Amino acid sequence: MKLKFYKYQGTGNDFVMVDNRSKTFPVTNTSLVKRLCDRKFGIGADGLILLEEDATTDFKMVYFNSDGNESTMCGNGGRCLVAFANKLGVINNNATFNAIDGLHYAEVADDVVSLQMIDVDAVNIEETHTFLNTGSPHHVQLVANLTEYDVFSNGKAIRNGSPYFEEGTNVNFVEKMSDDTFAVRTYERGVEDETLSCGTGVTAVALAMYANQQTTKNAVNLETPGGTLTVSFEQDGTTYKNIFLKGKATFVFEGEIEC
Ligand SMILES: N[C@@H](CCC[C@H](N)C(=O)O)C(=O)O
Repeated sequence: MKLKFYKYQGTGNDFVMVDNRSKTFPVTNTSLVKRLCDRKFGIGADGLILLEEDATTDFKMVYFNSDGNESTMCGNGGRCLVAFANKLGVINNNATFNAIDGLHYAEVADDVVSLQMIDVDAVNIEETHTFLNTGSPHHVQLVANLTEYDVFSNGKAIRNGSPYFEEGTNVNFVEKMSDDTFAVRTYERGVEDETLSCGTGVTAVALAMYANQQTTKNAVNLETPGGTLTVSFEQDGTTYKNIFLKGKATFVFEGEIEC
């Protein structure tokens, strides 16, 4: 069978997009998803995303990591999916959609997508790091000289170590650049490597830096190896609300692949 696909990237975090409103994609075929994401034997991507019909919103997002397994929320993937829905004519300039972590609202203007993330009510500050869930789990750790830092080895050790073990976490290493700007590099669970950017990751970094008094700003720039994202939010007691992740989401190419 031939599969029609679209390739998108959001600050270098890249995704295979499939319009699955017909419900024909074999969602339980882990090895197929893994092969489609393979950079040598397939299209090549950090993840694969299905756009499906939803009863109460414009569409539903189903996300798989490049290891072939369905996973938790992908912020950059969500932004790319909104751009894809716009290209397909499913939405105009704004959208609501359901994902594994609940309801999302988004706006598109040219190739910039602003995506509302879920509210966050638990930011766990530990001695060496901060842990929080922004739709996906994130360990956030400040380091010196981020450019030279061994993200792969240290990220892999933390991802599989105590207290995360099997379920794992994504791991973000951060360096403060100014009061409203942080550089971030992320080791992603399910990709099992550093990616060029992680949307739920930079969202976690913005909230963690605020909670740790590393910034007084509630609109923060996050510089990733793939480009700059902004995260804005409001604090309401111990809950962070109206969290928006904003940045470019770009169509790369489309095609058909035998599978
Ligand atoms: N790249 C994503 C995060 C994708 C999910 C993650 N790999 C996990 O399994 O937790 C993003 O932009 O948020």
